[in-house]
Order: sequence, then structure tokens, then C-alpha cells
Amino acid sequence: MPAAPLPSRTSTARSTARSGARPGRSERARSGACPALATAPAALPLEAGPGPGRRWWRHSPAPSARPRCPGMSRKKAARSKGGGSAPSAALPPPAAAAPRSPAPAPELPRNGGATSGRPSLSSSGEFYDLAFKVMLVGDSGVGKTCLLVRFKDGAFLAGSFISTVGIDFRNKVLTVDGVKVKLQIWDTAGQERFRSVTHAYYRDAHALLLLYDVTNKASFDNIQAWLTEIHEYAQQDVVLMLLGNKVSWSHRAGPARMLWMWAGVDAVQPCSCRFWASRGTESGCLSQGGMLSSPEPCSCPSPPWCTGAGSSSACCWAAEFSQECCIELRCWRWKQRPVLTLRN
Ligand SMILES: Nc1nc2c(ncn2[C@@H]2O[C@H](COP(=O)(O)OP(=O)(O)OP(=O)(O)O)[C@@H](O)[C@H]2O)c(=O)[nH]1
Repeated sequence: MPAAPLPSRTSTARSTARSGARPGRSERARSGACPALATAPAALPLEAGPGPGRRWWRHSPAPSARPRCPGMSRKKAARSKGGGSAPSAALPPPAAAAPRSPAPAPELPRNGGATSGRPSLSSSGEFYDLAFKVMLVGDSGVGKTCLLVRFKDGAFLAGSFISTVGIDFRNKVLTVDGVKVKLQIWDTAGQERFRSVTHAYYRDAHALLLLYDVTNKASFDNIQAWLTEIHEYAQQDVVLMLLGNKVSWSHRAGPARMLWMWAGVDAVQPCSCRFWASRGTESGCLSQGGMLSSPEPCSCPSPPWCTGAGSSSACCWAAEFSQECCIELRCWRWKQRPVLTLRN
């Protein structure tokens, strides 16, 4: 699928300027044109088989079927937060940074239709009944990788910002209502020059988490451009969640910046995606918050901060965790629909 030109983003200049300052970035980005990834399937191959009145899906034969490319694996380009002074001409041309023709993603079950007839074995040795592909998208620096690492390993990647090159994934098996659900979570590079790589992975995604940084207005302003892109490349019924990240920093920035979060609530209403604000600095928040799980019907009262714009139908999903660490983890489930629907 040819990569359509993106709407212009304010992040482009930011990203370019910062990228130019990274030592050795051109070199590494060139190695990003990984032939292994160019021919790799966008997800682990799934096998479908008939069952008694239902279908099952399982990964086969092993996650190692996806070629790993050391040049594209993950974070590579050390990023200087102070902004770049080097000319953006130091960047390699986009064509050199991305595989020329990413392999089309294999067919996956439609959202909510992935059911399992028997358990399968994940790479970590855990059995699972269902598998879903989730993608993290959003501007560079909004915290996609930190969110994933926090969710997967419970650690926070503090320190210098190292930008993702290309795309990578991690698996996590959760138990939702007694069902073992394997999430294959793809962490995409936010930089625009890698878009042609990541577009190919949208098509078979069951859920997309669109992140922005509540302390970075440009990342919020770019949401509309991201939604346009998602509508173009993802399935129509993809589960979409908007996530305002770095809430912990918004305190430092003052209440005005928190408005971006409320604005986020307004922004998602027309497109009926979910909104979730988080911070990746506290341990346990994401896993305890039930990311992408099917939560119980909400019984907790709306907290005071839920009186913001568009929150009348909101439900505090994570209130029970606020006692511990997630006082700033807030989730709204629009129309009381769970984030992922699991059907038998
Ligand atoms: N305070 C705070 N900082 C965060 C949080 N999440 C991420 N960061 C910081 O934000 C910076 C960028 O985080 P990343 O996860 O690398 O950003 P990214 O979206 O993956 O960026 P790309 O890989 O370029 O797309 C890092 O310096 C993190 O330490 C958060 O919840 N709170």
C-alpha cells in the first residue's frame, strides 16, 4: 500500500531538528533499511481453524518466525533533549531510513471476533486463549516506549530520550474474566520518516492507542492528523483509545496545561474513541488499571476531577487503584463499552 502524504505536523520540524543533533543517527538510520524487516510479516502468523460453532486463532509456530533485525530492533538513536543545532540535512532521506516495501500484514480476525477453541503457548511459555494485536502510535517523545516498558516489565525508562527506529513489539499475557489474552503490542516510531514502515502494520491491528503528551501542545494538536492516518490505514472497526500521557508533569506545568486533557475528552467524543490519561513513572499503574482488558461495570462514583468537559458520561475505571499509585490514572469508558470485546 503506497504511503500517502501526511498532513503537515508541527512535530515534523521538532522531530527533524532533534534528530539532526543525534550523533551517528544517519549511520544508524541507514541500517534501518533492514531487508529482514522488509520481508517480515507485520505480525506473528495466525492460524485459523474451525471449531464447534466458532473459530480459533493461534500463533504458529513460534514468535521467532518473525525475523529480528538488529538494525531495527528498538531504540537506537540517542536523542539530545536540548534540541538540535545540527542541520536537518544530516538526516538520511526517508527512503533510506525505511524499508522500501514493507510486507503486507497477514489477515487477522476482525475486532472482537478473535475467539479461541484451545490454548496456545506464548514465547514466554504462557498459555493463552486469545491473541490481539495492539499498536502504540503518536508523536515522537510522547512516551510510547515508556508506556510499553512500564506495562510489560514494570520499569520506567528514565533518563535520556532514545528515539525508536522503525517498529518493535512485545508480548504480554493477561487474564481477563478467566480468559488468557495475549497482547502483541507494537511500539512504533513517532518520527515522520518512519511512517511508511508503520503504515503497513495498521491494517491487522485490533486496537490502536494514540498517545499525546499533556505537557506538549503540539503533540495534542497532531491528534487530528493521526486520526486521519488511522482512518486511512487501519480497519474500520479498530478499537481506538486516546491516551494523554505524562500527567505527572502537568502539575508542574500548572492547571492550564491540564486543559489539554479535558480538551482531549472533547476531541474523542465525535470519533467515539476512548480517552485515558496516564503517567508512566509509577509502577503497577498500567497493569493494575487493566489496560485493554474488559473491566467490570463501573460502580465507583465519579471523582471531583470528572466534572470537566465531556465527563458526564465518564466513568472512573481506575479509582480503586488511586489509593495506591494511580491517582492520576484516569479512564473513561464511553457508552460503558469495554475496551476490547471478547466474544465466544
Ligand atoms: N514524567 C514523565 N516522563 C515520561 C513519561 N513517559 C515518558 N516520559 C519521558 O518522555 C521521553 C520520551 O519517552 P519515549 O517513551 O521514549 O517516547 P516515544 O513516544 O517512544 O518516542 P519515539 O520512540 O521517538 O516515538 C523519555 O525521556 C521519558 O523518560 C511519563 O509518563 N512521565
